[in-house]
Amino acid sequence: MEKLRRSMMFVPGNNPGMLLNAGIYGADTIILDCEDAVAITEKDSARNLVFQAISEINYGTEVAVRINHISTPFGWDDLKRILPAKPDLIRLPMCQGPDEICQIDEFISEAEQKNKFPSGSIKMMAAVETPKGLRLAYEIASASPRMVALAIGAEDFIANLKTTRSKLGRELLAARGQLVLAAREAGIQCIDTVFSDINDEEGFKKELELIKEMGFDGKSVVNPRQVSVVHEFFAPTAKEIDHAQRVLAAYQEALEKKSGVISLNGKMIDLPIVARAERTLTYAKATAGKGGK
Ligand SMILES: CC(C)(COP(=O)(O)OP(=O)(O)OC[C@H]1O[C@@H](n2cnc3c(N)ncnc32)[C@H](O)[C@@H]1OP(=O)(O)O)[C@@H](O)C(=O)NCCC(=O)NCCSC(=O)C[C@@](O)(CC(=O)O)C(=O)O
Ligand SMILES: [Mg+2]
Repeated sequence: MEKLRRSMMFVPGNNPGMLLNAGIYGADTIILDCEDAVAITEKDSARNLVFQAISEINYGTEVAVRINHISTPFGWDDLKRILPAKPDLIRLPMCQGPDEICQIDEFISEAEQKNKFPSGSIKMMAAVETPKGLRLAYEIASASPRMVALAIGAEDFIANLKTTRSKLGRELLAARGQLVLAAREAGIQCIDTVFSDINDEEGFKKELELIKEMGFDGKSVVNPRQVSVVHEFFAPTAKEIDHAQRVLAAYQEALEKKSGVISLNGKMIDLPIVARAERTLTYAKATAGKGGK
């Protein structure tokens, strides 16, 4: 089973209190942010705080750093300062194409060598937040073996579309669908964007229902209260687990009888359904007891 990334929680890199406690909420990944959660005047101190946090705190979970884009005056400095602390994952925002991934990949390789870290141990993911990034999503996803996920950054994406974000999310349907397809083609995970209204639990759940149906592996979140809600949604229900067990039992029985046709309660079961049932049970096992605080 691949690494669970149901919830990826942003933590502002310039907030010492939040950095200190970020590990206690049960997020699958915490993203220490040097980009948009940090004002321009705070970039240097955030970078230093993030370095210190990774070096000194045992978060007990995957630690990512969202750097500033490498075309800004901050991106390369973020990497130079932070890589020696050995984050698990670098998240690149506003990714515009595979060249950026290759450049950062090379830079990380040099840092791994210099610091005697195992080669390939620092992973990468990229957020697609522009129409160009979306058009090149598959190329971005497959530009480096370090790439473990694509993400969509809706606030920036929608600003680039020149529209506004709605509760139903119709404006994002095409982009979300294309991003999942690109990630699946490249064989990596796909993470949905943040839901900024932390007090609108009903709206948040509706969005979770949609993204789970669309095939996303997880969601970026901005607040600890959102973590357990995400985990609840991504956990298979008792009904789904029961159905998966019945499918596998029917499949086993058919194999023993050397029967080519399998059915369960009058419904034909074919191999993709068997594969889905296996995935449900593997996922149920992997998520059991990992609900978040
Ligand atoms: C929203 C709010 C201010 C609310 O604060 P409040 O204090 O009212 O919240 P409460 O619930 O009362 O907090 C209860 C306790 O949890 C602590 N606590 C809260 N949040 C915590 C946290 N994140 N990490 C650790 N600790 C946390 C808090 O300190 C308190 O601790 P304590 O006092 O000890 O009880 C706060 O959450 C927050 O700052 N969020 C992060 C915002 C952020 O990072 N934005 C940038 C990323 S998006 C982006 O860039 C767009 C994007 O790029 C996205 C894409 O690419 O996907 C695109 O384009 O779409
Ligand atoms: Mg953004």
